[in-house]
Amino acid sequence: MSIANEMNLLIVEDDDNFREMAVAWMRRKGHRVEEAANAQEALKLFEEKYFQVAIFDMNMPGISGLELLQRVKSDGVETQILILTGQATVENAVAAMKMGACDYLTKPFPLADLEHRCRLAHDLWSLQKENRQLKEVIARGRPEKLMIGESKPMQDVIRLIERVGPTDKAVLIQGESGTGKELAAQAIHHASEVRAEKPLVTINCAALPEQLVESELFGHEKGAFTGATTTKSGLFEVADGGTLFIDEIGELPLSLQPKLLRVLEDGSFRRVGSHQERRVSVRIIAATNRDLSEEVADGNFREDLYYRINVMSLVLPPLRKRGKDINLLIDHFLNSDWSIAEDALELMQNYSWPGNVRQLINALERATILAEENLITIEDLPLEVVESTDSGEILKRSENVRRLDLIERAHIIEVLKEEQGNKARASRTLGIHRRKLYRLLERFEIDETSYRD
Ligand SMILES: Nc1ncnc2c1ncn2[C@@H]1O[C@H](COP(=O)(O)OP(=O)(O)OP(=O)(O)O)[C@@H](O)[C@H]1O
Repeated sequence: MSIANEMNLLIVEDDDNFREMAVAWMRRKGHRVEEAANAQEALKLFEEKYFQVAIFDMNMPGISGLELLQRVKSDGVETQILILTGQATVENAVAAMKMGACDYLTKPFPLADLEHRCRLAHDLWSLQKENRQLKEVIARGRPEKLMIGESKPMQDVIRLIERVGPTDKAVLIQGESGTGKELAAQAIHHASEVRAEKPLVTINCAALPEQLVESELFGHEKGAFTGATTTKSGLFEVADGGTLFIDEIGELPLSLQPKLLRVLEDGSFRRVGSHQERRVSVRIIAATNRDLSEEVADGNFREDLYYRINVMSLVLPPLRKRGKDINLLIDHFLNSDWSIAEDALELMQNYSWPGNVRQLINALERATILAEENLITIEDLPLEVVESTDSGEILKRSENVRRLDLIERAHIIEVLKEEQGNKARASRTLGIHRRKLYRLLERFEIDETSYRD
C-alpha cells in the first residue's frame, strides 16, 4: 500500500472485542491506528496526535460518543468523524451529523464496510485540506503593489476604483499599454466585498489563437477537437464566485462575442463539444488599449457586448499626463541607495513614455545594470529617452555630452575595426576596463560582431 493510501486513524470503542478486531483489520490494511476504550483516553490522544479520521462509538459509559464529538468539534480539530451506532439509537446519528460528524454506520456491519467509509471520510479530509490551502494561496496572492499616483488624473482613477470595487458591476478599463490596467483590475477585485476571497483569473485574448481562446474561457470536453485529449474546465468555471479579467478584449474574435454576451447576461455557457448548460457567477473586468467604440463603429466589436462590459468605465492616464507622478514612481521603483543625475532626471520627466509605467520600470532596471557607483546618468538611459524630440532643450544644455558621445562612439568603432571585433583587445587598446567597454557597446548600440572577419 502506498503512503498516499495510508490513513491516520483513531478508533474509540468501549467493546474490547470489537475494538481489537477493528484495529487489527485496519492495521492489516496498512493504516496507522490508535485506539481508546473511552472518551477520556480519546481526548488525551487528540492532544498528542493528529488524526485524519476518527471512529466514535455512540454508546460508551461516562462521556458518550455524542459528547466527545461535541468537545472535539468545539476544539476545532480537522479530523473527520465517523459515528458507530446500534439499531436503537439511529436517530442519535442524525444529531451527530448535525454536530459535524461526516458519516455513520449502524452495527453490525462487515469490517470491509468500515474501511470503505473511512476511505470516504479521508477523501473528505483531503478535499477540505486542499480547500484551506487554496484559500490561503488566494489570500497570500493579494497584491502588495499599490497604485501609485498623486496627480489629479490618478487620484480620480483611485477614487473610482474605491467606488466601483465593492459593487458587482462589470468594468471596462481603457488605457495605453503599460498604464497599469492589470494592476487596476487587481485593485477592483480586492475592493469587492463578496469576491475578494475568491480567485481573480486572467486571460489575454491577444496572446492566444481563436480556438484556444474559446476553450480557455469555456472549457472543452474530451475529443471536442484534435488535441483535446482530456476534459478541461474553462476559466469561467475556475473563476466561479470571483472575477475574470479579460485583457485585450478588443482582440476577442467576433465569433466568440455572442457566447461571452450570454454568460454576461445570465451566467450560462456550454463547454466546447458539450450540450450541457452550466452556470457560474463571475464578475467581468475587461481591458483594452484600443478605442472600443471605434471598433464597434467599424463592425469589429458587437455593440450589445460593448454596452454590457462598459457598465463602468475607467480610463487610465498615460504617464506623460501624470505630471510629477513620474518622480514618485522613480522613487518607488528605484532602491533607496540609488540616485539620478539632475539632467538625466529632467530627460526622464520630459520624455513621452509611449510604453508608460512598464517602459519606465524597464528603463530603470537597465540603468541600474549599466550605471556605476549607484548614480544614474544620461549615459545609462536608453537612447530613445535621450534622443527624443521633447528633450531638445535639455540636450542643448547637454550638447557637449552629446558631442563627446559621438566622438566616443566613432572612436570605439575605429578601434573595434582595428582589433577585428575582439572586445578584450579593444578594451586594452582603449585603456578601459572590459566591463566599461561592454557598457559603452550597449549604450551606443554597437554590434562588435559586425567587425569580425
Ligand atoms: N500606478 C502605478 N503604480 C505602481 N505601479 C504601476 C502603476 N501602473 C503600472 N504599474 C506597474 O507597471 C507595470 C505594467 O502595468 P500593467 O501590466 O498593469 O499594465 P497594462 O496596462 O495592463 O499593460 P498592457 O496593456 O501592456 O497589458 C506593472 O509592473 C505594474 O505593477
